[in-house]
Amino acid sequence: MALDADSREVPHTLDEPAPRTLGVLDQGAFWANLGVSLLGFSGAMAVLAPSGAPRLSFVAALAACVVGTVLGSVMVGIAAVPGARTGAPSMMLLRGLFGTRLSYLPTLLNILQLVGWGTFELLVIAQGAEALFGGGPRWLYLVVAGALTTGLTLRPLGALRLLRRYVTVAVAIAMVYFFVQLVRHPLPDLGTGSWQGFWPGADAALAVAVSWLPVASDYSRHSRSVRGAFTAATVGYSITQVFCYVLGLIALAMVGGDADRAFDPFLAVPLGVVFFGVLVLREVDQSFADTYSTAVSMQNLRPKTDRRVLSLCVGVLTTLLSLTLDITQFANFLQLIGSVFVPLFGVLAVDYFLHAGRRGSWDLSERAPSRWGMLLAWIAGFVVYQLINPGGIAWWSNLWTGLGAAIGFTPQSWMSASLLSFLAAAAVAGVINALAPRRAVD
Ligand SMILES: Nc1ncnc2[nH]cnc12
Repeated sequence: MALDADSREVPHTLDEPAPRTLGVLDQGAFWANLGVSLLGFSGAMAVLAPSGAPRLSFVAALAACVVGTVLGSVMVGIAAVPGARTGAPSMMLLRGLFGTRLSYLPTLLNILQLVGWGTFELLVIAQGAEALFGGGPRWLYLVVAGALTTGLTLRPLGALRLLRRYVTVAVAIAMVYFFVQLVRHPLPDLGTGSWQGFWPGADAALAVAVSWLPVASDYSRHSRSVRGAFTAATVGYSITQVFCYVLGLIALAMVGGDADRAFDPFLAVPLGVVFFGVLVLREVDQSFADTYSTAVSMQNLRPKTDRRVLSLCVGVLTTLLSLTLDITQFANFLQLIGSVFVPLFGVLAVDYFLHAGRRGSWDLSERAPSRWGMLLAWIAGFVVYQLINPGGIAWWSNLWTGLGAAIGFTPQSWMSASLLSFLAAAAVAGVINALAPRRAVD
């Protein structure tokens, strides 16, 4: 009986109920793995030296990592709750928030960003493999990573169990080993530098955590308990992302802040190649999550389509894209699409926990009526985000800076785009829900 429950898989279409087989450890292991990323080692630079602010001291950067990561992880934990309660995946839940037709807009954006992330991750794995083997046939690394990723998506709950049983322990050992090895080298003066860029630094760490918001319920829908889903995402992800950034900060200090050489200190320690190999291999959990969640998101548009067919198509697509594009150039574009989901989940949190969701009037059927008020709240939060942090695409950024100047708004260094857009969207959703006649909103 236990074996039977343990081997159950996600049904092939969205019409069938989700099995509730994941315990807090299964989910904790999954989120802990997502918190570790090869991108995190060089990404620590965005916390240490946020653009437009003086470089942070080591202690300030560490504090920014902890604060940003914990805040972001709590938001991801909150986003995991509706999935655990209803058994519905993230994009299908948006039918309750916006109505079915309007939910197609964020669904399409999510598909776009996840295909982008999935492609990006395959390139990161290939880059890691090149560092590991001192070069080699990049196309082969990409094809192997793509095939491994796609294979895992065919049995997603099996993949999560694999992570819990084997991968998490190996990753934990590798991380502790690297920490012990790296701190044996002389560290920089911990207090030299500024605290002025603390909030932009914390925002950089927060942005990485909240980039997982739109997939949280794709996994928590299989949770045995709501509390388990929240705890696993919040605690599991926080611990490892902070640990990953700490290693990144130390490694960056050792290479004079050159993010392009962030992997070098790991490979230079005794047995570094072996343990770095573990980290490269485990990066596949990220491409797995991106590919599988793309397929599940597509099912919000085509509920009766077999998720395995969709996963296979997405796996082939991301592999082909990684072989033909230099997607690292699209990092700013990915950040821009990702930013739309932060205010969206502010609206979702308020509506689900305080208004329509609380009353049990969220309609997840294919005929759920449009809720324009919630769309308006989302747009308001999006505007707040862009006014504070319009990102790195020149024409887009100029547009928003010009708009800010026209209304007399100047972003301040203490302003967190993620946090304030989340709160603004939540506040507008709360006001609209409170003011509008119930039927007009629901
Ligand atoms: N692969 C990834 N890395 C970081 N954040 C993400 N959000 C969605 N996919 C991601």
